[in-house]
Amino acid sequence: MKVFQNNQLKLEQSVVTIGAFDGIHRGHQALIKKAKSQAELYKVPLVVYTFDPPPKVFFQNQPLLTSLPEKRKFLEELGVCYTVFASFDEVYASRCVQDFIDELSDVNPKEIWVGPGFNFAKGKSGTIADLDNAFKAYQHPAVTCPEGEVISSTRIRNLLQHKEVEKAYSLLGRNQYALNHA
Ligand SMILES: Cc1cc2nc3c(=O)[nH]c(=O)nc-3n(C[C@H](O)[C@H](O)[C@H](O)COP(=O)(O)O)c2cc1C
Ligand SMILES: Nc1ncnc2c1ncn2[C@@H]1O[C@H](COP(=O)(O)OP(=O)(O)OP(=O)(O)O)[C@@H](O)[C@H]1O
Repeated sequence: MKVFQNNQLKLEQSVVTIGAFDGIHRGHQALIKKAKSQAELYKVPLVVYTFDPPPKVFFQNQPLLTSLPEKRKFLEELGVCYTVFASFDEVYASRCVQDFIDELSDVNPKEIWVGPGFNFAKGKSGTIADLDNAFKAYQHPAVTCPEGEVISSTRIRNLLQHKEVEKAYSLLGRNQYALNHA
């Protein structure tokens, strides 16, 4: 897997998936695998576009689930070709919808895959519809746990905070968290 900062990667074609991806939990894994299968179908590289730190860690001081080296390792294991780690700070977060779309144009996405309710750009003003106007954007269905609740990084952070470690592992789909945060 090759790693870039934002505005560095240029590709003739790609399939792209975007998000904070803190934890690379079962929802993230399903989304990345779907994007990977589409990339294989078109015989183009898969690009994961993610943020360092995750916006909720930056804005809301939430605890980080996955360090940068762990995230890299998990993405590599999922067969990702390229990852963009955009340095997320006040300046980056003030970019407008069109700036972000212009940057994505550098990798010529055949398809963009995100999860339900994905948003981006200053004040979270960009929507899946904006991505779909510029490219072809698809929404992966929400992955839930067996009880029906949607899996999210926020939920896993809450479970860990309440020492519900086994449940957190089941939503993460692995227990490496224990090895790295013991
Ligand atoms: C250019 C850009 C600017 C953003 N600015 C903000 C912001 O001002 N406030 C905010 O809470 N999130 C901001 N975000 C984060 C997004 O709203 C969102 O959390 C991020 O794209 C990850 O999506 P996900 O949480 O569905 O993975 C920004 C994202 C991008 C790409
Ligand atoms: N349960 C899920 N099923 C399918 N897609 C998901 C799921 N959770 C997140 N995604 C998608 O994965 C990408 C990364 O999401 P993000 O990192 O915001 O996840 P999150 O778990 O909702 O995080 P947080 O709880 O911190 O907001 C986004 O495109 C998002 O829409």
